Parts: sequence; C-alpha cells; structure tokens
Amino acid sequence: MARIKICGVRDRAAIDAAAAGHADYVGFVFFPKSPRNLSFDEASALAGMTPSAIRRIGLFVNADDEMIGAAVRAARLDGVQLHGEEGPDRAAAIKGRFGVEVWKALAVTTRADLAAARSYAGVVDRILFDAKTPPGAALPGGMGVRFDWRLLAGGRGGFDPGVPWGLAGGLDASTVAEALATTQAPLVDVSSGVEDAPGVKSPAKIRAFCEAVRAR
Ligand SMILES: O=C(O)c1ccccc1NCC(=O)[C@H](O)[C@H](O)COP(=O)(O)O
Repeated sequence: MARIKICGVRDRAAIDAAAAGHADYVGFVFFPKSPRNLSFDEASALAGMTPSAIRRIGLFVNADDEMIGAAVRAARLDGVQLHGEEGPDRAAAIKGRFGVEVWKALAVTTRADLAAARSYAGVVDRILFDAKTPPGAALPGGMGVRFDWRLLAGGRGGFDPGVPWGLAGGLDASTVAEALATTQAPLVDVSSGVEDAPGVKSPAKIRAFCEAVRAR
C-alpha cells in the first residue's frame, strides 16, 4: 500500500485529519513566500500535536544550514525535503550535518527530467517526482500542477529510479487512484488537493484523500 504524505499542514485540525486517515508523514513548509510557511514557533507547536506514528518532514527551497538547523530543532524533524536547486553534493552535506532523512524533489515535465534521479542514488533517502510549475509561477511546488504520470509507468517490476521515490503534483481524492494505478508509486504527496484555499487545509479532503489511497 502506498505511503501518504500530507504537505503544508498549518493547524491541529489538519494533523488530526492526517492521523485519522493513517497518513505516514506530514510536511511543514519553511519557505517565506509560501502561504503555508511556518515560523519556528508555529512548527514547534505543531510538532507537539503530531502523533508519534506520523513522521515530520520539513520542506525547504535553497535554504542555508542556519535555517535548516533551526527548523530541525524547533519541529524535531524526521526529515527534510529539498525543493529548490540543491544538487547531490548539497543534499549529502545536509544529510551529514543534520542526520535526518533527506528527500529531494525533482521537477518533471518530460522523460528527460527523470534521469536526474540517478545522481542522487546513494545520497538521498527518497526522490519526490513533482510537476514543474510554469515559468514565473509564485512557487516551485504546491500549486496543483500535474505531469504525465505515464512517464513513471514501468515495466513488469514497475518504474525504478534506483532510489526510493514518491509522486507529487496535482493529486487529490478524485485522481490519486488513477495516479497509483498508472505509476505504482510507493508514496503519494499532496498539498493543494486537500485544501479549500491556498494554505487552508480541509480536514474532510484530507480524510477523503487517505481513504482513496487506502481503498486501492
Ligand atoms: O507548498 C508550498 O507552498 C511549497 C512551496 C515551495 C516549494 C514546494 C511547495 N510545496 C510542495 C508540496 O507541497 C508538494 O510536495 C507538491 O508540490 C505537491 O503539491 P500539490 O500539487 O499542491 O499537491
């Protein structure tokens, strides 16, 4: 069964809904331009509300060590998701310095974009294939954009980028079954697809999303 990450949670209701849906991860966004951005104090409080069965992943975009360290400590993060232009060397340095799981998001439009995953094999704990947002978009993720999931449709053994992976971008309760059927993704990540407005998570949509994943 695919693992579930609910990204961009900002309040107790969203965390409770993720727990009710047996989500595996929640994502805390540390990117000031995002409507989902958290202060370190907010993240610390949310961490205290998160059941121990759910792991906390902090999302960063080209952040420096000072910011990542402060967030890891405040929110007692289990992992960091790198959503900017962090290369394998930077990812390795972050893993070495902070000793948490490191996920790298790769923006995908065409098959050629998948090849970059290989350079992170043995370095990161997970690759997240996410849709490339349009040029000039306000954010590099969390915008409900999807890519052609057939790019991840593997052969008999399924798609194998040589590193554990997940699928993100444009998922919601009505599309995730098709996404899973097409890709056999071992993890799905959702943000705007479980919101009523940017940054406003819907507990009902979170529960529906989790049910749609678990129903498969
Ligand atoms: O959520 C944000 O505001 C955000 C900001 C900067 C970089 C990435 C961001 N979000 C990434 C995600 O939440 C997801 O990993 C992914 O992009 C899926 O988002 P969505 O299409 O909205 O489900």
